[in-house]
Amino acid sequence: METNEVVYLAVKPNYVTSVLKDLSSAVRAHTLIVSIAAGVPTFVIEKHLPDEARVIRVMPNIAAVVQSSACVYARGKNADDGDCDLVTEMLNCVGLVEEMPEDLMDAATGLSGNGPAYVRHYGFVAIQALADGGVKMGLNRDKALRLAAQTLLGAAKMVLEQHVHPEQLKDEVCSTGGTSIYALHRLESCGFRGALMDAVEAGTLRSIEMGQHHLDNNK
Ligand SMILES: NC(=O)C1=CN([C@@H]2O[C@H](COP(=O)(O)OP(=O)(O)OC[C@H]3O[C@@H](n4cnc5c(N)ncnc54)[C@H](OP(=O)(O)O)[C@@H]3O)[C@@H](O)[C@H]2O)C=CC1
Ligand SMILES: O=C(O)[C@@H]1CCC=N1
Repeated sequence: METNEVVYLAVKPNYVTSVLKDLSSAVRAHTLIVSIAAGVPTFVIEKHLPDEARVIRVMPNIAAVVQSSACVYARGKNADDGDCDLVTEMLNCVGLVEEMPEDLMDAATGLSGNGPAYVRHYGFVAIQALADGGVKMGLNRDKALRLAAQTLLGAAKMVLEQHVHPEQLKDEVCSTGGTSIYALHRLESCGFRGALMDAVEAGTLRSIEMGQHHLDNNK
């Protein structure tokens, strides 16, 4: 079916139900609803709309503002390939986009949706902390910040564009007995990897919990 009307649902998840109640009477078969609300399953959105409503649930991330978002989406029961193409085209303008089954949306939320916040605590703070390390070791602040940000960007680009496995990248950087392996040893001792894994797990579980809350309230 041709879509000629797209409604973006971008309110906080706890407002979704009440907004849908107001919106429902305006939704037609040609209306595509695109929701970015975290933890709100398509099923819940569809429940508040006319039967024929076409719904796509997106989990973008904030790097859309610099055209570097990592977006995933899942289609609702009536959304067709044309709807998905439209959403893909739209999201492609702000970064990478992939369709996935709805039951994986929580995991994607825990990883890429929330990721920039870890990046705030890790990437933005990782950037910040790397820069602080540079400052401690004698670089000036501006230079250290630029080097730190470019370093993360470069590593991400190598993974995405050259399909270099992070393990290979790590091995290539770590010369035998060299500086990187000493630094890496310190990161491992601090539980850096485990902390990031814990963060993704906690974000995913919270997204599932939010979805469950919506299901319970919409029984
Ligand atoms: N922040 C992020 O990185 C990400 C957020 N999301 C999702 O995006 C959604 C928005 O989050 P976020 O941008 O952080 O939140 P914000 O609070 O920044 O934005 C919410 C927006 O909803 C508007 N709003 C509130 N009530 C209504 C209403 N009744 N009708 C119309 N608009 C309304 C607000 O307008 P006003 O300010 O005028 O009240 C505001 O512009 C959430 O569902 C979140 O889960 C998804 C992925 C990443
Ligand atoms: O914290 C949140 O709920 C939103 C959803 C994904 C990222 N931020």
